[in-house]
Amino acid sequence: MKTTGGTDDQKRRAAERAAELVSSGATVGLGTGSTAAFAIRALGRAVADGADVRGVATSFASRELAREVGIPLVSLDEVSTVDVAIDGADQLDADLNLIKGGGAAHAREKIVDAMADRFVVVADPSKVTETLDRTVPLEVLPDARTAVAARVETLGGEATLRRADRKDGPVVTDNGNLVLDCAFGAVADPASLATDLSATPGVVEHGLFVGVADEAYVGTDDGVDVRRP
Ligand SMILES: O=C[C@H](O)[C@H](O)[C@H](O)COP(=O)(O)O
Repeated sequence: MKTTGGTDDQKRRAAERAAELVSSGATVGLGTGSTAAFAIRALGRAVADGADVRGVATSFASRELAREVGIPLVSLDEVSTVDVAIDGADQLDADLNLIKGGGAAHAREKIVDAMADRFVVVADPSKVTETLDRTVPLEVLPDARTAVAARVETLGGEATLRRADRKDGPVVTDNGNLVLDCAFGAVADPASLATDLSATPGVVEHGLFVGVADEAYVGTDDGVDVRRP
């Protein structure tokens, strides 16, 4: 699993605090990544202690982990509401605009996170920034990658096809698509860029989450910093 600049203790603190928000009877969005994994493990322990929760996985990886720790699952197409979603981020700003998709899971994550009554981002301090400036992942239909890359260039960005680590060729998402990591430099207006990317034919989903998160739990060395937009 991809690792990041924060410590495991910081991630765990944030994720375990967020998992405490889940009450028995809840449907929970299970995010993807190393930070969300701590929340999934905490929920697994709650289930073992008798909590009645069901999870909606945002990726193959989160589904596998949920199965391993014993969280009953329901598939995304079976639910119309999610009570709480707990998910990580690659970067977040003070307004809780996010860049997600470091694990190429952002398309399903956005569906689950956006449908949640309460979406809590869990992160370590290395993810917090004044201005979003990491590459923005785009999940694209394979045949559209050249056209989308050209459109990204007209928007002032540079698109790079994400390559797989232990396979020749590109990363293929859980949905069978490709990922373009797009460098735009500092994103001065995330909402406007999000609108432009959403309007680009061939883009299945982009990794800018604007106005989706309700709260962020940022784990520190001795506690959890709770942030709201
Ligand atoms: O596609 C992956 C997700 O958006 C992750 O939630 C994001 O990359 C953060 O992952 P991590 O907690 O491992 O830094």
